[in-house]
Amino acid sequence: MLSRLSPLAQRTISPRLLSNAQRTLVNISYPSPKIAVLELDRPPVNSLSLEMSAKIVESIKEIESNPEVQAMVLKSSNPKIFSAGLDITEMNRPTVARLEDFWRNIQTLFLTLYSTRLSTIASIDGHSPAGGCLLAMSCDYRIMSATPSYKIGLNETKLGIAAPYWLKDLFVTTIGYREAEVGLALGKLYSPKEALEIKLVDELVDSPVIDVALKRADEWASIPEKGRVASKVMLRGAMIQDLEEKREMDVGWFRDFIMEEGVQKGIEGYLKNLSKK
Ligand SMILES: CCCCCCCCCCCC/C=C/CC(=O)SCCNC(=O)CCNC(=O)[C@H](O)C(C)(C)COP(=O)(O)OP(=O)(O)OC[C@H]1O[C@@H](n2cnc3c(N)ncnc32)[C@H](O)[C@@H]1OP(=O)(O)O
Repeated sequence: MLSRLSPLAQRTISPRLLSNAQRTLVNISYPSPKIAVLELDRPPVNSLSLEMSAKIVESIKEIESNPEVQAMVLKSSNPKIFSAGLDITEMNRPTVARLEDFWRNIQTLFLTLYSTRLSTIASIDGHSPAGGCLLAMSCDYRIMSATPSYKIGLNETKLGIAAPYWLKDLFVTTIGYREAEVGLALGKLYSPKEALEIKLVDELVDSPVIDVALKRADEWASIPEKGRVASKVMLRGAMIQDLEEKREMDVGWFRDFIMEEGVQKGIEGYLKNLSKK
């Protein structure tokens, strides 16, 4: 524990050496009274473990609890990765209890971010595959760096798994049925330019993404809250209610799918290739 180190060591230890157990996982700041910035900070790739998802949810609730705050920018502390999506190690030979708990936390993360009264702006300055794309699509507005090497999309089929039905619905809602059908089947990761073309992101920028994200947050924060939130509920309410009603069924699908031996072998192989790179 960090608290067991001497005060000198605590002051001089490099943040890079902190283990994730010692990190806060997310950082919250308030550049102005109406705007919060929620920064994902789980090295090396901001993958979504059970604890990380729970922490993001807790942070959104903390931000929401201040009635003055109207908009939230979601960004990453990593200069080239927004989020690598679900922590794949959570799905690799898990216990059933942990796996089910992990999935309930992922559902809660989606439901909380997608339904928050806050206007949410994703500042995507880096790769954003799978669960990273889920985070971005759950926001109200997406701004991505134009850096051509970055990728965003739902690549689940490449791991031998499928996106859950509600993530498929979110994808269809965002980019339309046909594009989603092809993108999901091929596990397609889009360049920023392609992502803009299919409206997976709303804007590309060459300048620091966060500068533009803060400007957009200012614009969204200036809209009167009541009407803005009522519109959001009208557009998003049905999907939220649907998952609320099917949560335990979805946990069962996820558990049964992930625990299959063939799926486990696929996940194992994918993880080996990732760390061999
Ligand atoms: C009726 C029937 C219904 C059926 C229902 C089925 C329901 C099933 C539901 C299943 C749902 C599953 C949903 C999944 C969504 C996901 O999010 S899955 C995760 C997908 N993510 C990825 O594939 C990303 C993988 N990572 C990368 O591509 C790269 O890491 C990167 C481009 C993000 C960054 O590249 P780079 O900077 O070169 O870093 P690396 O060297 O690759 O990685 C550093 C380090 O991190 C580890 N790592 C990377 N990603 C993850 C991850 N997602 N989880 C855990 N760990 C990760 C990587 O292994 C490296 O580790 P080492 O340093 O080698 O130890």
